[in-house]
Amino acid sequence: MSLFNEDKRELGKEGMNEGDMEPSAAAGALSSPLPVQQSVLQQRYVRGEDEQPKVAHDRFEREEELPVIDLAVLACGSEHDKSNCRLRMLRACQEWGFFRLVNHSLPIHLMRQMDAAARRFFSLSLDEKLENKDPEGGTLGYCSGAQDGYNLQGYWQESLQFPGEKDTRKAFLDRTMQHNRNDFRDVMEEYCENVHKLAEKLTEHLAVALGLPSAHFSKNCSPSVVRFSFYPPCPDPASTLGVVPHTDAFVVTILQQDDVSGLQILKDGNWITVRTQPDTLIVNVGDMLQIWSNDILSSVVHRVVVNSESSRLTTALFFGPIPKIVIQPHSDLATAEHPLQKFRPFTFEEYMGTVERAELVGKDVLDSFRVYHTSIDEQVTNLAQLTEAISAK
Ligand SMILES: O=C(O)CCC(=O)C(=O)O
Ligand SMILES: [Fe+2]
Repeated sequence: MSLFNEDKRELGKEGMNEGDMEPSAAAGALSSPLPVQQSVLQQRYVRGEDEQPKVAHDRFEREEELPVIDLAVLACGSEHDKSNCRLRMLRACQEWGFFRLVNHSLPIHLMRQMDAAARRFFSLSLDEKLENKDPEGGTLGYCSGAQDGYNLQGYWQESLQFPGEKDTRKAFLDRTMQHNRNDFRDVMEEYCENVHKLAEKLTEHLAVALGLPSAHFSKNCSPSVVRFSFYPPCPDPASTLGVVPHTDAFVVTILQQDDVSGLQILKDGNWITVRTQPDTLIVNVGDMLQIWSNDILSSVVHRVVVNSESSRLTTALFFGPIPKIVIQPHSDLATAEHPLQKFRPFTFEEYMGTVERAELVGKDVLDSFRVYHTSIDEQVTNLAQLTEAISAK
């Protein structure tokens, strides 16, 4: 176990060649990472004092563990077991915003193949990786925390992002990835199709658990983005982050981790490190599901810490609403104790625009869409209730 107050160590040659992220001396709009060894963390990666992680990637001090959901129970358990399992999933999404999925039906060989293809991509030379930048200047394709003007600038990570929608993804793959297109083509299609089905299933179970028609969420959703994140070994992990505290904007995220931990969830004010467990998946609630569920389910703040010994690779499929859909809480989920939450009407596309412009921090984006003011009528009602309560005393 490593605590963050140990001496910073020099990294050996191994694991620190192509993945290293030293910015080019002539930092321009596209200042690029260079494949050189970095033994001291560059200033651009150093987070502010209050953001620097105090809990190391392999510190699992608290007894609390992520709730586990067994999809086999939902596939072939008795009605009673299914209903209990759905309720456990619902509770996990309320209390943790996260759960671990076992027996998820995503073929293990596909998970391994996907991991291997991404690993080969990140081991390409920097020039080869940079050939896969988004032709339209967005965040698709290859990006790294060393690039200026990218909203993950200064994060200790590299990423490779593909559109979630099948035809757009195929077209993107054909325009980019000339070095290892075949590595990705078949396996990615099969992988995405399976994870898409899984995401649909999970949102259907959640809708039923909430008392809504099963297709209530899934009929308005599709895979939004597929993202591979690579976190190289870091000379000073206590001063930086792979991803700063944020929530995911979408409906659900399905994450595959390798055998190196780094994902941490903020629970009751403490950072809980998610253990790695082979062949399992991590699922979390996104902002859109929190809003749709009238704040019953919660998109919980999480971050990624890095370490000095090993690189880490994750694959995430973000399942989100169709871009033009107007997002509003479902009025059937309002009760006397839990009234309808107010958000100004917005489309998912508009929400994503705000996320992309903002530095990802906590729940600021979600809260910026809330309407806090009350109407005159509501104020009069509140005042009448207050007066009644006071005079009853
Ligand atoms: O790589 C991880 O463990 C999680 C990354 C993440 O939270 C994200 O990309 O939204
Ligand atoms: Fe995330």
